[in-house]
Amino acid sequence: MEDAVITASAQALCDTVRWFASRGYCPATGGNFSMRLDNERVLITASGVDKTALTPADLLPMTIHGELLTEGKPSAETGLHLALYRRDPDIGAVLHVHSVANTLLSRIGNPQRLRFEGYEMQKSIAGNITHEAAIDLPVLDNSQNMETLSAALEARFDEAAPAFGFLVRSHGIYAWGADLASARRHLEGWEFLLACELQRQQLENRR
Ligand SMILES: CSCCC(=O)C(=O)COP(=O)(O)O
Ligand SMILES: [Zn+2]
Repeated sequence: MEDAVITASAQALCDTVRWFASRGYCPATGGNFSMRLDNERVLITASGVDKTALTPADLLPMTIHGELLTEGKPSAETGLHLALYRRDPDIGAVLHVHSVANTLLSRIGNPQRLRFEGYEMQKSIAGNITHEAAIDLPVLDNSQNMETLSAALEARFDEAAPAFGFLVRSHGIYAWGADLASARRHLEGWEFLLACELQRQQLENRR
């Protein structure tokens, strides 16, 4: 792939990361982001960097098999990103953020999945054409071991695929798409739906 294409990809990914970070989705350096360059290579955020000030220098090229192609320390959650790229060659970008809604809703009551029904914004998730349907967002237990998390994802990938994402309990959300724009749309859509559900539950419990 030409250097110019990699440069353009890195700039587009930086713009997306900063967009989410500027809206509070990456508190205290939380979150990580990647995009596919070709069949074998991705760009992924370095570990522990302030996402509001991300620059292309904070994006590290590596192979989907885990070989780092430059100096630097890739995200602590690299293993999960790479597992997704290996699992589905149609995945073009993977975005992970922390929000109050995704953190709390994945832990209250220890759910295995969250169900969304009746929301117009369900149509932001590809393949959904009406609010008169239900979409499930799987919840995986958190682990600091990326092999454990990747194995849990593999076991439930068929459930996560139509949602283009999943939650990690008490931690955050992963969302993906065929390209960066669709991954961003899915992540924005899920975060809107999660914020609605959290507020709905708060309002209903006050009555
Ligand atoms: C400070 S947030 C805890 C780590 C985390 O969950 C995350 O998303 C950021 O990790 P990274 O190594 O990608 O910076
Ligand atoms: Zn995280």
